[in-house]
Order: sequence, then structure tokens, then C-alpha cells
Amino acid sequence: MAFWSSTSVFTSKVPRKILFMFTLSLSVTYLFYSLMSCYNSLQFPLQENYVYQGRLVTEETTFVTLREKLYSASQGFTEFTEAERTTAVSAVKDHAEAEQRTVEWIRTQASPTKSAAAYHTTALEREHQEFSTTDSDLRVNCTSDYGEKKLPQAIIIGVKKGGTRALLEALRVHPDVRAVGNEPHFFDRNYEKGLDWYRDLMPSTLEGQITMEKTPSYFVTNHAPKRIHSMARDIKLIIVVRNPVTRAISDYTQTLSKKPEIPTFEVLAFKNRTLGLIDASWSALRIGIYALHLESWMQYFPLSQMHFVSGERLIVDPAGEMAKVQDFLGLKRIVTDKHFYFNKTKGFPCLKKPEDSSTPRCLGKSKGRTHPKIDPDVIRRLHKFYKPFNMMFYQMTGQNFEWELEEDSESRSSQD
Ligand SMILES: Nc1ncnc2c1ncn2[C@@H]1O[C@H](COP(=O)(O)OS(=O)(=O)O)[C@@H](OP(=O)(O)O)[C@H]1O
Repeated sequence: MAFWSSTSVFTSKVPRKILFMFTLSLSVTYLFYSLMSCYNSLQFPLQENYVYQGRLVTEETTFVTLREKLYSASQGFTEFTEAERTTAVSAVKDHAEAEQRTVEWIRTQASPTKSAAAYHTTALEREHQEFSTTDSDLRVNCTSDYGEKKLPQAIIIGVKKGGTRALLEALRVHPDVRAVGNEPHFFDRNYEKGLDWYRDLMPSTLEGQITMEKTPSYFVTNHAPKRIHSMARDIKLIIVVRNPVTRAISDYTQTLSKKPEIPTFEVLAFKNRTLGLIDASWSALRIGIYALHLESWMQYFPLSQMHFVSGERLIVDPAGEMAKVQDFLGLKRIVTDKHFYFNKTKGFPCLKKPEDSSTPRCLGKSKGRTHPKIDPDVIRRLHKFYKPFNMMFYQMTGQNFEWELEEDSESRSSQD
């Protein structure tokens, strides 16, 4: 009996010990794998993207600056009057100063005054706010819990009012694209928050999916090329460009919708209208000098890493532009004409099935606004002002966006 009772004590103790050891080893194994997977998800993207600390491509190369090319190119345009040539040349010089002023102003938060001249400064503040203006219904960030958050492999860097929202929403239909809905403004306003903050904004992605974001102000931000390059030198950059005259009017229309008391477009566009001196330091006009901004990007990235989308074609042939974008991103051509329909009321193509919904949807009312009528003479002058910059831009990108052909039709429609 004693034997049996001691045996039963023995048998009941052994399984408990085994059970304890087994549970302990399971816990240790679990802990070990958790730590390993955590380490991988934190470290690998950083190693992939951050390890490169290379020198600027241009430090050793003799770069024929755009400025020089522009000076000589502008001589070739007979319709480019002396006053306009002076404006164009001073625009080039003003550019760096204007960018600096933007940074300075944002830093000091100067108090706005009411004069038209002061408007140029206060406009920077509004511009600063407007870049975040996206349709609230499109802000849904459909993050799935599966996969891991990664730094973007492709960014839509510009241009403001080019059609960047339409492009991003169409791209988000693609199953291999995951994009943040908001504009993160990391490389212009939030850089000090660090890459972990930036990565955390991104939706989780599965193997083979591309992480994307769009912030149109990057294209005109001085530090953005260098900063993006130091994050990922192999990143793909997408720039949606639009006739700079229409883009400026669209930009102005957006500002006007929030501040109806601002001076007219015609007033803001000139330093001296009688002399025909265009105010290229006005941000609505400065953003459209694409060749100058592109020059900064070309110092860090080869053209093969950039793709230019025509904002005009994105409206008349969204599927055609999407095919080229998908090719550039190395994606299967999944977003096709089947995904779009033309909404007559909206006057724009809309998506049959957006990423986060199964019902058709157009962009909100802040996209596709009616523009105010602008004096056709001002439009003509602006076209002349932009012409040499556009020519240079076509030369740099190897693409002719044919904005000069639009001049007549625009002038005619403004007269209607
Ligand atoms: N499908 C579709 N629906 C609506 N709007 C479209 C579309 N495709 C391109 N566009 C043009 O996009 C212009 C707004 O450009 P962005 O989205 O880049 O603006 S923003 O910088 O993000 O504020 C917007 O400019 P405005 O027409 O001046 O409002 C549109 O012309």
C-alpha cells in the first residue's frame, strides 16, 4: 500500500515536472521567435534603404547648369520680349531666394499684412496648409494588419494641382499598391520626426506590394531631393505635370475658395503690369517653372528613376497614362479602361471601384473646380513667360507636353 501510495506520488509529480519544463521551453522558444521577427521587421528595411550615404552625383561631374542653357535658349525665341526675358532671367535668380524666403517665413511665422505684396508672403502660409487639402472621404487609410510597414518605394512628388490625387486614387485600385491617403509632408515639414515616424504612417504591405505616398510640395522643396536620396537612392519618383498657366490658375482658384478677399489673379501675376514684368516669385507662378525644380532633382536621381505623367492626358485618357505608370513601377497592367467611366456631371473620369469601396466614386468638389475668367492678354503673357522654361523642360525630360498648342484654345475659352 505504502509502495503504491509512494509510486502514485512519484507518478503524479513526474508529469507535473515534465509539463512545467515543456511549458517553459515553449515560452522561451516563443519569446525567442518574437524577438527575432521584431528585430527583422525593424532592421531590414532600414538596412535596405538607409545604408547608402553616397556623395552627390554632381560633385565630380561638370554639370552645364540650366541657368546657362536657359539664357542661351531664351535668345532663340523671337516672341520673347526684352521685358519678359528680363523677368525670366530674374525669375531664375529669384528662385533660390524665394525658396529660402519660404523656409525662413515658415520658420519665423511672420504676421501677415493686407497689401498685395504682403499677400505673396501670406500665400506661403496658405500654400503650406493647402498642400494637405485632400478630400476627406479619400483619407481612409485602409491598412490591413497583415504584412509590415515599409518606407515607400515610390513617391508622387508633384506637382501641386497637377492631378496627383486622381493618379494616387487610381493607383490604389491596384492590388500591389498600398498608399497612405493623407499627404505625409515628411521631407518638407516633418523631417525632424524621423524615419520611424514616417514608416509608421505607411499601410502594412505584403511581399510584392509597393508602398507609396504623395506630397506634391516635395517637387519644389529645396531639401527634398537630398533627403529622399539619403533614404532610398533607388526610389521611383512620379511627377504629374500640367500646363503651368492652367496650373497657376487652378492654384489661385484653390486659394480664392478659402480667401475670397485676395487680389485678382491679374494683379498678383505682375510686378509691374504696364512694363509687363511678371512676378515669378509668386508661388502660384514659381511652381510652374518645372525646368528649374527638375534641375535640383537631376542632381540626385537619374531620369530613369523619374516618370512624368501628363495631367492633361490623365483626364482625357486615364487608362493610357495608368498603363505607363504601371510599367514604370514594374506592376502588371491591372488598372485599365475598365476601371474608369466618364461622369458627365463631374466632367471628369471617375473610378468604378475605388480601393476602399465597391461603389463608383468621383473625386470631391475641391478637384475639378470652375476657374475664374482671366484676362486673355494675361494668359498670353504667361504663356510667353513659360515658353522657354517649358522648352527646357521638354528637352530635359525628352517629352513634349504640347502646352503651347493649348494657348489659343485657352485664350478663346477665357473670352467666352
Ligand atoms: N479624375 C479627376 N477628377 C477630378 N480632378 C482631376 C481628375 N484628373 C485630374 N484632375 C485634376 O486634378 C487637379 C487637382 O490636382 P491635385 O490633385 O494634384 O491637387 S492638390 O495639389 O492635391 O491639391 C484638378 O484641378 P482643377 O480642375 O483646377 O480643380 C483637376 O483638373
